[in-house]
Amino acid sequence: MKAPTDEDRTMQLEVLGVGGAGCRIADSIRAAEPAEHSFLTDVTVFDTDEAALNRTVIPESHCVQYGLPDSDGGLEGDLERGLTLGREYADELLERRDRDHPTADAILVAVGLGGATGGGTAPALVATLQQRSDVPVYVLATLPADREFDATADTSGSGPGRHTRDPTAETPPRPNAATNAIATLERLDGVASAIICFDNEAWLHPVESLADARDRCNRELATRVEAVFAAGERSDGAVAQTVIDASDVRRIVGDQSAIVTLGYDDLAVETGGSRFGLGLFPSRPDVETSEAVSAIETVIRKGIRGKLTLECDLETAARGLLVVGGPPAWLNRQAIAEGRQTLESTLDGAGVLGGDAPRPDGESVFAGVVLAGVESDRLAALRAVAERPPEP
Ligand SMILES: Nc1nc2c(ncn2[C@@H]2O[C@H](COP(=O)(O)OP(=O)(O)OP(=O)(O)O)[C@@H](O)[C@H]2O)c(=O)[nH]1
Repeated sequence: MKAPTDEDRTMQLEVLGVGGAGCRIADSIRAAEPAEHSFLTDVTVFDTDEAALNRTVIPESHCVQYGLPDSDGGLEGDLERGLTLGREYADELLERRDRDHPTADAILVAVGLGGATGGGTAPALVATLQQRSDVPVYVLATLPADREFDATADTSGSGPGRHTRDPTAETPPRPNAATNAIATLERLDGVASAIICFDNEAWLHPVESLADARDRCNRELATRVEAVFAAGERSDGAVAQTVIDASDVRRIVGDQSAIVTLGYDDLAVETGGSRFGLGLFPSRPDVETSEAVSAIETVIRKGIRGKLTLECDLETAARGLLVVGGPPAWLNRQAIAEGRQTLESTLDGAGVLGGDAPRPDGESVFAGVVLAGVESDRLAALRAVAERPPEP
């Protein structure tokens, strides 16, 4: 991460991770930051579980253990305890951040909903951040998978069920995960500027434990965060035709606790440049227009229509953002403008912004999509589980 210069208008994001999932996701976002341009001012992680903190590659100076003395193991799903700790420690945790970095344009708090440490601490942490800073505070939240809390889940992997119960001891079942997740979402409503959701249920393969899937899921999530939040004008000579800056992201993602889902697709393209950075071969200047148009159309279509971090009815989205990036020679302006119109018509006329993100060193064309203010059946299903009366 480098300090932004005056010419560098890439949006700058501070990431805070809280609880086991939040820390691992923050770790993945940090790992996904491209060496050639920075978009993170700082990354700090907070957990009651010291052993979990030590398993991240975040420098020790940015890992903060709190709440339980010498704790290995966390709060094991006791949300009331997590909420109490959150209220007690929110101020202190924010004080313990390293302040020796430029002010960010937005703060992203990563958390896994379903547990107690992250889900308990996040509401107080986000509320305190909102009081102390002028920038939006977005929450990046995972939703629990059915196999974590659903005792009737098919455990064989061969039955008609869509899922299997998590078979590993490392991620034991969390019977109250849905209840905890909905309780935390309700507390974040009206507090977080927006809540970007990642539904673990949709991203786990049928016969796969969360422990096996989580690194892959976290990488997928980090790629999408980078595509959207690292757009903007760059200081290395790559100037976007249409710059997406922090206020554009703010306009779309919003400040009313909107539920947000992210789409993404990429396609490897030939660049002709030296892979070893020796600059011996110039970047391929002669990309066929039809090839560039086809690559851009493909990633935009799949970015909109492919798998989202939270499945939803696209027409319910109140706002949308499209970022198309890649090597400059591949960024066909007309195809990008048409993609923006496609997103607009898909969202039934909702407000849409679009821009490009030139990546001179990139080896693929990509589309990052933000859909904000969506309604999702998955959230309704989790709410129904949370409201179900307890079994006698
Ligand atoms: N995508 C993703 N989801 C995770 C990961 N780890 C845990 N989860 C999800 O996040 C939820 C909360 O788990 P943790 O973050 O470990 O829990 P915690 O906040 O530390 O709380 P306690 O363990 O109860 O103290 C789980 O129910 C899972 O659904 C991860 O690395 N990636």
